[in-house]
Amino acid sequence: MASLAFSPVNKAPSIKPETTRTNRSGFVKASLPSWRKRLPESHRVNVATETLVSSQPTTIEEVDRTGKLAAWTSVRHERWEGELVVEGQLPLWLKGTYLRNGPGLWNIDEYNFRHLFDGYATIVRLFFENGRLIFGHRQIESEAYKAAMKNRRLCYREFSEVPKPVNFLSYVGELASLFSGSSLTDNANTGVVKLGDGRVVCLTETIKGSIQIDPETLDTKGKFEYTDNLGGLIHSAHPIVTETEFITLLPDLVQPGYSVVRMEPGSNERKVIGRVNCRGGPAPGWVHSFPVTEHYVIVPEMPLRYCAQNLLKAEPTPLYKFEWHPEGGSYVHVVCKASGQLVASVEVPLYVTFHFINAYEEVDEEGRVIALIADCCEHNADTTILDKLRLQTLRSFTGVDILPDARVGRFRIPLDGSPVGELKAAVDPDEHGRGLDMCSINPAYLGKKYRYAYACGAQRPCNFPNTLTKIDLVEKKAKNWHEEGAVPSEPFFVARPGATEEDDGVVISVISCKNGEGYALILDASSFEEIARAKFPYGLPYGLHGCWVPKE
Ligand SMILES: CC(=O)/C=C/C=C(C)/C=C/C1=C(C)CCCC1(C)C
Ligand SMILES: CC(/C=C/C=O)=C\C=C\C=O
Ligand SMILES: [Fe+2]
Repeated sequence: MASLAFSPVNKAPSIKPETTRTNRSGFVKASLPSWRKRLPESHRVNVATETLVSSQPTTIEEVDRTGKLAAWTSVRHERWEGELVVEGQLPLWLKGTYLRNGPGLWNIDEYNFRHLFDGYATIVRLFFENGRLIFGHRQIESEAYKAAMKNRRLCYREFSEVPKPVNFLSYVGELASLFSGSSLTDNANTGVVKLGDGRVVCLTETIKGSIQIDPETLDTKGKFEYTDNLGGLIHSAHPIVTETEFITLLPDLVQPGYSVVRMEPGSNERKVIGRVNCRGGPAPGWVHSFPVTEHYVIVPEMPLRYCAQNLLKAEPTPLYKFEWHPEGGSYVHVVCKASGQLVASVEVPLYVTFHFINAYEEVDEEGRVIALIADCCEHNADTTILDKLRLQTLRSFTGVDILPDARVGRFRIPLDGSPVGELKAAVDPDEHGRGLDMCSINPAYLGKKYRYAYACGAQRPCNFPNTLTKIDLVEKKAKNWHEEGAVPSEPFFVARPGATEEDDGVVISVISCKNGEGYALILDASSFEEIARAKFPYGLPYGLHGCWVPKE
């Protein structure tokens, strides 16, 4: 690919003239929100052309000198918006907005966060229309972010970071607030979903960290409040969201188990579909994601379990808020969506996963459902992956291969009352370099028999997934995309309107480069070859999960 000249042209249809102004270099400056206007100048996060953080590299030369990848370096500015120069050709049918959320700010002044999951949420927007691409990013104005910016210190408990008590009284107060949930973060840095009614919500694992945003301006509209009385403090970071429903799991730390809940479009009220009691331990297994089939919700009970003692600790443990309990076993439970009944609960080999890929029903010749198949990015039951996501480890790649192996873990859950299920690799892991995470599928195949999964894989040696991989689960082969030194984020599949083939569409990924630069990459999903790329004004930090908001 030839190198690109970057030319910001601010023609973004989303930019409201009254809230933005353009400076000489074409960057869009935002007017300050009221909570920031109250801050002394020295306490404000700088916008657009000014640097956001002092302890991170801020120029490409500095990035080169320090050797820090854009992926693990805090976002350079609080916000930016403008049109990108596209190299290659964007399909004219590609009309809509790709939103991608992730933890983009990992420090408060000189204080550096430890873990990838700690960073304050940065939402990225790629708006495609008529072969053109408008790009923007912005910080989500959670209470945790605003308080940190105002007080210049950590004020809420993040994934691994805990605010330092200033004295004994505040320590006691801190413990009390942990139980009430008031000290937990609302930093919605994990994903973003478009509800069936069009509302766009950023999410994390704390329930209070559900924040509605405007998908055009990226404005934080406010808390997404659940109006039911279900209580609880945490939920799965990955609800299943379709045009007709929102299904999620609420882990119950008091009576170990999970509630399966459903919310309709237009409503803020979750209703309980069913409940599963844990079988293997004193606390529920971590449930970052879960899969569904057409008729069932699959509830994973991993041996990596929430741990009350670790929740109380000020310093992170190697497993953070969790504990590994292989002695209690690993389980997968199945709840019928229509009746809420538990229809299967099987013991399976030990497993560790963040992300389920998809699931479907296996039928016999008479069309009876005899088993469920559920696929996930499985880390060979090795919990060390969690600690490999420490920023220090990610930033200090020495050329030694340290990424633990992962595979497409395929569960087979029989529905005939058998007490055990199977877990095997669905594809030879060497096909994707024995690295695997951050997956997507064609959403039309959600819960149905499917053939293709897109994910990040590995080209070794590496310390983090560094390829994009398209896995053919029928042929048991993978096609891989790799560029030296690049860290690609979740490959996100967007179907061509009217497509009949499962892989007729594009795959979008945000790439963070070794030299501090970055670009949007668009692959043809069928050939898995590049069709376009568009360079950002500067590289972006690694992000997690996205969603597609089609333009009607
Ligand atoms: C970014 C990502 O994938 C996961 C983020 C998880 C978070 C922010 C979890 C936070 C938690 C607390 C602050 C305390 C309670 C436990 C737990 C849900 C892990
Ligand atoms: C980045 C990640 C999990 C993100 C959760 O949302 C996992 C990476 C695993 C590496 O193989
Ligand atoms: Fe995730």
